[in-house]
Order: sequence, then C-alpha cells, then structure tokens
Amino acid sequence: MTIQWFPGHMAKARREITEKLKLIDVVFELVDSRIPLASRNPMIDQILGSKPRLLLLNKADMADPELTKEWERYFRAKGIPSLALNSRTGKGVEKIEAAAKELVKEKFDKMRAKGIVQPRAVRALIVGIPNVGKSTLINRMAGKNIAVTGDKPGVTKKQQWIKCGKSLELLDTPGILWPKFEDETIGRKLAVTGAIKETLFDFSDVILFTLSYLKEEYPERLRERYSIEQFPEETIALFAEIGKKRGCLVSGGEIDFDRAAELILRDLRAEKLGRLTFEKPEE
Ligand SMILES: Nc1nc2c(ncn2[C@@H]2O[C@H](COP(=O)(O)OP(=O)(O)OP(=O)(O)O)[C@@H](O)[C@H]2O)c(=O)[nH]1
Repeated sequence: MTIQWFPGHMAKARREITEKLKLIDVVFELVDSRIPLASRNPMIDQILGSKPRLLLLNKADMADPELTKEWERYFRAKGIPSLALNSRTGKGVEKIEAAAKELVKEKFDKMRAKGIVQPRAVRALIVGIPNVGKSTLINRMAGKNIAVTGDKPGVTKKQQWIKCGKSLELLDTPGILWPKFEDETIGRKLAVTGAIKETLFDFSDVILFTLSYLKEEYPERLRERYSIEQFPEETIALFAEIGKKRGCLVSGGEIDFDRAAELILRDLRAEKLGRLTFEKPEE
C-alpha cells in the first residue's frame, strides 16, 4: 500500500496507533537496515511515548553486514535494543520473543508481585512506514499467511491476536506511519530503497545522489559492475560514462540519462552491486 500522505491521513494514522498502544505491552518498530534513520517516522518518539520498544532492522539481507553491526551498536548506545532481521526467510525472527519478554520483565514482575494478573503472553504491535516489511514479518511470525495487506475501505475489522511462540501475541494489523519528507536527501534514500512509489520521484536525481555516495563508500563495487577504471571528478560525468557503456544513447550520441538511471536503479534493486547501506551512524 502506498498512499499520498496528507495531514488528515497522518492524524488518522496517529490516532489509530495511539488506540492500539493501549492494548499492547511492547512495540516492534520496523525500519530498513539500509537506511535505519531515514526509514523512521519523524514523530515516532512522541507517538510511542514511554512504551517499551524493540527496533527491528529489517531487510538486513540487502544491507552491508558490517554497517548493520555498527547500527546495532549505535541504537544500543542510545538505550534502544535492536535486532537485525530478514523477514522473508525468517533469519533473526526467532530472537524477537526473548527480546520482547526481556523488555517487559520489570512490568510483569511488578504485576505478579501485586498479584494483579496471572502471567500472560506479551502483547506486541508492529509499526513502520510503508513497504518496510510489516506484513511480511507478521506472516513470518504467524507461520501462515493471515496478515492483511493494503487498505479495505468500509471494512471494520475486530482486532485479532496472532499467537507467536509460547509467550508472545501480535496484533494482526500493523501500525502504518508516514515517512519523512522534509528533506531531499532522506527522500532520495527512501526512493533508492523502494520506500517511495517510482512514479513519485525523478530517477536521474536519485541516481545522481546514489552514485555520488557509492563513489565515496563503495568505489570498488561501481568499478567492478560498470568496468570503470578511473573515476571522473564530477558525478554527472560518471553517470554519463555508465550510460554510454550501457548503450543508453539517443540519436546524435547524447546520453539518455533517464534510461541509464532506470538501468542503474534496477541493478541496485537486484543487488547487482552487492549489499549496500546508504547511511552511516556518524551522519
Ligand atoms: N530482501 C528482503 N525483502 C523483504 C524483507 N521484508 C520484506 N521484504 C519485501 O519488501 C516488500 C514490502 O513488504 P511488505 O511486507 O508488503 O511491507 P509493508 O510494510 O507491509 O508495506 P505496506 O503494506 O505498504 O505498509 C515486499 O516485496 C517484501 O517481499 C526482508 O527482510 N528482506
């Protein structure tokens, strides 16, 4: 589901999550491992308040493994526990239950000490921006395809709990939050990782930004993929060189930048340049 976010949508999304927060003990905040900051909702801290939270770095299979470790350290230092996941295969998913129990241990111990409740399952809600993998993770945790994808206007659904393991229950619908749009760089990172619909951004602009980052951080990958010996000074010249090598030309021999950008974007999505992370903790 990708919708355009207007203030009314945001207010509604926030209200829905705030309602769900009343039902749960812990939040699983899902982000994209390749852009762990850019893929967070801008108001997430205010929305979640003091609710215990586990940050899930999803799509870790597509991210640079070394940087994912650095990101885990970064969040730990900020007091936010995190886990790296591949929701498609389930790698890392088995650690979620124990991590969630640990987060609510104190609360549950207090409840037990007061004799208020019998020990019960930890209740959790997955939240995240569109396309970050919420439904995939719910399906994976549920063990069968029961998560609802997309909006169904006019259908009011009762909240349902999915039993995940012995001591964890998950709300069957995730909390969908809007992405950040206030900053061009963030927008480009969201675009290159597929969090923004392709009709909503300019491919050439996104690829120019991406090439300039890759030239600095992953020059060997670019060199190998596009057989580049010497990097030109200007990124636009690099872009043109790749376009030329790949035969993206219009009549008269000019470079067809749109076609070249599309080709590079497809290569990135298909992991032809390997596992890449587009932001580093010190930024
Ligand atoms: N490689 C990889 N792809 C993933 C992973 N998790 C999800 N995906 C893919 O990412 C895309 C989006 O996944 P969804 O589960 O539909 O994302 P969502 O957050 O529910 O999306 P919305 O319904 O738009 O809010 C799909 O193509 C998934 O197969 C992962 O860990 N690794």
